[in-house]
Amino acid sequence: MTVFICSLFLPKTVQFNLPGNSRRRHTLSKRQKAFEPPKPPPVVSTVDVQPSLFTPRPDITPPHTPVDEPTSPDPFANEDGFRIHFPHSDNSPADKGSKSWGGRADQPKSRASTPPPADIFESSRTLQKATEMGRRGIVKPRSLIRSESHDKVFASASWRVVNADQGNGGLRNAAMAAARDGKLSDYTWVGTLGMPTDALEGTQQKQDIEDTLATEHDMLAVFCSDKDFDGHYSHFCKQMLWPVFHYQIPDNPKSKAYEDHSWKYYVKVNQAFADKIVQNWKRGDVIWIHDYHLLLVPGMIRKKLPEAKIGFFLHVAFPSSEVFRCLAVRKELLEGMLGANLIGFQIQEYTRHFLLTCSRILTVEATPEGLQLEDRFVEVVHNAIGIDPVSLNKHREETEVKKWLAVMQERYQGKRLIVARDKLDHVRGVRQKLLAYELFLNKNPEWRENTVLIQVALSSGEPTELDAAVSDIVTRVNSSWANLAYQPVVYLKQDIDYAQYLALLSIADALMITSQREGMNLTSHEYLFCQDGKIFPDKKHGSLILSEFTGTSSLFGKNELSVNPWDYRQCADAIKQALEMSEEEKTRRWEKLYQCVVHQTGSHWFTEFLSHLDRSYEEQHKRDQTYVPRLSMSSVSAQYANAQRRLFILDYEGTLVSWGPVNQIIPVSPQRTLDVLNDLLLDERNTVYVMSGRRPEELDRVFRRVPNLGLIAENGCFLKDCGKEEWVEMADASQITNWKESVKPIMQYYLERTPGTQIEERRCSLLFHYNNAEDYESASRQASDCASHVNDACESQRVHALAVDGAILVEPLDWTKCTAAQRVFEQLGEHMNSDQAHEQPVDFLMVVGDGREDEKVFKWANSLGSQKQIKDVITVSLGSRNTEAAATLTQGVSGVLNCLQRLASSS
Ligand SMILES: O=P(O)(O)OC[C@H]1O[C@H](O[C@H]2O[C@H](CO)[C@@H](O)[C@H](O)[C@H]2O)[C@H](O)[C@@H](O)[C@@H]1O
Repeated sequence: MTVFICSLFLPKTVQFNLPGNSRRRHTLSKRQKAFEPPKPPPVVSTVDVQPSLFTPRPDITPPHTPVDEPTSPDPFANEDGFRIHFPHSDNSPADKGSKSWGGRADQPKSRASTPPPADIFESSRTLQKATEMGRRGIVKPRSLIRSESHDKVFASASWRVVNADQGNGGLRNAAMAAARDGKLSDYTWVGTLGMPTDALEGTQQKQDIEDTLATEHDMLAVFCSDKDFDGHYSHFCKQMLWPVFHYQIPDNPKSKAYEDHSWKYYVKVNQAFADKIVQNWKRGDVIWIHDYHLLLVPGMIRKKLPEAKIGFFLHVAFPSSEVFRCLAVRKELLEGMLGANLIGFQIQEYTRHFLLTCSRILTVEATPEGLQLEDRFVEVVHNAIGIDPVSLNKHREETEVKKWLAVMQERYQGKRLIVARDKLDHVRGVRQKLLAYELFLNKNPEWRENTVLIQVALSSGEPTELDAAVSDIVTRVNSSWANLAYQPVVYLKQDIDYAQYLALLSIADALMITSQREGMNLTSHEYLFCQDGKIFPDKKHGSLILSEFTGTSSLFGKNELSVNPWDYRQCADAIKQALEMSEEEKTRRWEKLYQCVVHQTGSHWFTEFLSHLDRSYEEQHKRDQTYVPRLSMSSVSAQYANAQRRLFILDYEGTLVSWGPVNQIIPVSPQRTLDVLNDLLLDERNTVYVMSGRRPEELDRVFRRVPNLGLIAENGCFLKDCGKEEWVEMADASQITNWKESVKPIMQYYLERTPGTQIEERRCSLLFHYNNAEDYESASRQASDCASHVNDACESQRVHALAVDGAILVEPLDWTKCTAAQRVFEQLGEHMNSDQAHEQPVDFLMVVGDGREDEKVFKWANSLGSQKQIKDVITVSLGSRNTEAAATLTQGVSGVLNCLQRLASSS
């Protein structure tokens, strides 16, 4: 059994040995090995230990990563000297420092030429000005003109597999930790190489790379064209999904964000992943798909492999439904995710948002455990990722870390250090942090000259206005308070290596995270771990200032200094509090935080999700694979013959008669149905109830020729007992009146905007019919919005809006067919006299139905059977859908009527 771990980027990529890069050591491709004499193994081989959220590079001395900088001019620079640069591709994970996709000198250049929205480029004047001021600015990416020399170089260059500097470090570490802990044995990564690959198309080189990754690294490389990847990642992911998932709806008037120009690339890349997995999947394998880049993959796989065990985990935040619904392709994205058996989020808030979003946008039934689809249940859980303390512990013992600790100790003698390392994009709130720090220094002169903020900012390719704004604040603070011996802000607009990072976390007095939104924040976990004083006893138990908008914050129980990053005053006060806090309080807070970090580890997260996936798959498949036998007429006839008090609860439409249009009153039932019911009722040992969503008066009309028939109307809100003239209203009338008052104006609003729709008022329910609308497509969208609106606005009133055929039905949650059936059963017990006290009120119960509403009745009836409250319980579902019923009938309405007729005739 293989676990496929699918994320956009593989943990490995390849690095080419190009002219001018001869100082690097290389692993030769298999083909090259055949022609060249063997060489000693490279000193710097693939680093197999993944120590932290980013990879240590033993061959690199801080602060730069020399392998990324060519020693000779870049042979593939465009004529004007610009290296191809993708402003919106992310350089690396927030917790790793890396070069952007298509931006490395030792990898092929992209041929993508899809133009990103105009507003992300600076005008040439702005660019010129930025250049004059020494800033780089954002340059329009230029696609590489097809060049044979470019292709040839890459087709023949030697290459080696190296750790990728893109991708989700937290996920990688968690997988490696789970494997190390013996909880994950056979696994295969599925992902892209994180570099343009058009130049390799059709070459043996590409095949060799693919083979090497597969055979030596258990990695399946997904290849897509540079154009598709660029459209997918730099555009749809980074300009649409990333901002929206972090509550930043693109609203620049010039933005093309709302046009779906990049959607097709998103679909293509997702399809390439799905195809790769489908090709390699074997029965019993597990597929685990990660993050917002691959939302469609579960649904795409499910189409091809209905039996597959598929998990999906979203690493980033999931926004409120009000934000998510702004996405034009909201339905497609949700439906894609729902291909999974289990969907995981970091924290409960995101789970709640997702459930509500699905219920509003897809009008599916949401329960606290997940989503009930027509044919499947999708479980939805929250389970926060964590770090790997074991490898972190190992790596912080390294000499390099100690060296950096010594350097910093000397450099910042007597200073209090507030540290941070963030991706420089709007979401991470670096600007807000600097403003808060400025305010802190302005308000607290006693802390000037002895407090330093060290901010490491990883380039993200975001608009330069942010770069400029941040640099301006840094300059302002430094020019206000710096002197020859003191600089209040140390701003590194570059990444630092792993040893420096660990030293920084260990020596800090406080870590300050001011993200405006963030799925988790594993930097804060690593910081807390490093603050145990083991490698730097002089400083320990430092404070954590953490934005309340990070997933991490909801785990930490306010033992951190929780801040709203938009409240500068509060953030400034938090800095002061962090620095002035007593040792006792710091220790008390740190101990609690530390416990969270070491208990909720990456390894634990990884294995917990996979075992949950096993459980939920088994649960779902027990039902699917439980063979629901066809109803055995001979055994049901024998049970019927032996019974003295029989109760029949029969669904009406779809069971006793074919479905009719819900917006039309059915004048009469087919004679055959009425005859069968009358025949059953001829035997006084039989009690028969028909249940329906129809109104009481409709059922009265339909069954006026079946005396002694019991009726359940409006899906359980009304009950009319056998032989009675009066209907009993089961539901609370005042509650119904109240919610109707809230729902009617909402329906009216949609009615006025959707020609051809109708509102039908039933006693306990309301329907919005759009079957006869002039424009059916647009009406069904309006209807779905109407349902969302109702579900949202009336959540507290115990009603829900459901999609039924051509209509939206709003009905109470507390009165159902099942509650009515229960009432019928209880009443029969109440009517037993004292002589019958030892007997069962019913010794034969038969429930027949065809819809979702009937499933609850099957379940209740089966439980009476298993508790031996009723001797013989027969539950029968029509068709081949998943069901709680113990038997099926496949010949539809006529099969049901035949069966009932045979029982009646056998009396
Ligand atoms: O920038 P991308 O390549 O699109 O990837 C998105 C981010 O993925 C990772 O962060 C996310 O997962 C982390 C671990 O679950 C979580 O802590 C974080 O909040 C999520 O955003 C990666 O660590 C980031 O660098 C990427 O930017």
